[in-house]
Amino acid sequence: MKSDSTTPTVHVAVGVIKNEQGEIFIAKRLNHQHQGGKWEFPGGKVEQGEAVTEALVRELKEECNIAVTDCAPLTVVEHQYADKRVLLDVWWVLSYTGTAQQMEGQEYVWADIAQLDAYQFPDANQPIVDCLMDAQSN
Ligand SMILES: Nc1nc2c([nH]c(=O)n2[C@H]2C[C@H](O)[C@@H](COP(=O)(O)OP(=O)(O)OP(=O)(O)O)O2)c(=O)[nH]1
Ligand SMILES: [Mg+2]
Repeated sequence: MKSDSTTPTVHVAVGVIKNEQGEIFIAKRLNHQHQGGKWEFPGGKVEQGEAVTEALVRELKEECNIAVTDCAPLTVVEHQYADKRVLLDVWWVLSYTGTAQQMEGQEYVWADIAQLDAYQFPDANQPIVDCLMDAQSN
């Protein structure tokens, strides 16, 4: 369905996980998903009555099998796609237990921050990628 200014916004909790080498965990969205075939930071929709950090913890457990123990806000991006409007609530994952993997069959990589722009992300992610790359180069 086409979206317009009256389309409800989908609130999405998104986690940026960095390893000791300074690389970021990204996964390729499955072809059948919205924005399929593009790379993403793990996360998913905030459910009704759920706090965004609860959604972050739940989604990263489901998708990456990690238990997030500390996080901090990174940025918020609102974006209107042709078919959907999203509010990406992006968090730094400061600490977690477990080994990050991908539980839903998506391809994943630990990407060098300086190389993040080599991956094709959904349009809404551009400010997030810019923000991460700027922080890295300063
Ligand atoms: N997780 C994630 N979603 C993103 C990113 N960029 C972006 O535009 N999105 C969009 C795609 C989707 O429309 C929405 C997130 O939905 P999702 O499919 O991950 O939601 P979910 O994990 O709850 O999965 P489901 O219940 O729909 O199966 O946000 C991103 O970097 N990470
Ligand atoms: Mg998801």
